[in-house]
Amino acid sequence: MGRKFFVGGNWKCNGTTDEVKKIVSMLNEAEVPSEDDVDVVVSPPFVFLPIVKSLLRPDFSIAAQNCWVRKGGAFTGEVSAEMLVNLGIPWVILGHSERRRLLLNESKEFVGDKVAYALSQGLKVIACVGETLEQRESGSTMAVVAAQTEAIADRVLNWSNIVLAYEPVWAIGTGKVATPAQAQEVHSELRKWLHENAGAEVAATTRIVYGGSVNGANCKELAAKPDVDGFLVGGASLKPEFIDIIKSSTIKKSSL
Ligand SMILES: O=C(CO)COP(=O)(O)O
Repeated sequence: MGRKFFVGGNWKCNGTTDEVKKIVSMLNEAEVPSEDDVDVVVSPPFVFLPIVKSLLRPDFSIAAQNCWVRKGGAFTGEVSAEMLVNLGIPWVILGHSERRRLLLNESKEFVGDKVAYALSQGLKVIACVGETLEQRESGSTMAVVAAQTEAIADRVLNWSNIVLAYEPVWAIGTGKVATPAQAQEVHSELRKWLHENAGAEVAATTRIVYGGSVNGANCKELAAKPDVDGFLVGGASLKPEFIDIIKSSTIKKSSL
């Protein structure tokens, strides 16, 4: 059986209540392929999770953008995995490069701990990996993404609730998308890494999605690549073209 296409919309730190309602209406009115063929998961900021949950169509799902590394308690400003479960939020994005680097210096070990804890609480995880431009130019792309993936693999045995998101840092929010060949190369290397380090079954079934300046115009060519199992979309997930990105899942079906 093929891997089900996955399209995540990471809204990052954007939106007002009115804007969020408008995006949800746009999503609710859209005609998209059936949930048997594509998982659609939108990720609003924490404060909008309840309203999005109450308004969003039932065939789309919701992710938080982060959660605390362990059980909640005296950690001002954090939100725990237990709280997300309590709210009925099934997914969480962990290890996004904006948190690894720009904001909080989250280390790969810390991200690995978060992934393991969130899974243990019953959440599904979109785990992000990716290299900086400097790392790509020095030829260490694979070493970097393998080390980030290893920090997860060291702590997790069951990969069935993980989607791996390859997001090259240089492509995020820059308009500089990886070419389909560049994305395919890293995805296929990651799958090989999973094969060698987590087993054939994990490699064959784990979805590896691409993120970084995906839009309505470039999604089809990327989706056509055999190891690109979907997308994690930032800026374009706030716009109507997100629907076109969801529809790019049909390319996969026709190429099966
Ligand atoms: O970071 C991303 C998704 O998590 C990608 O962001 P952009 O699509 O805005 O480049």
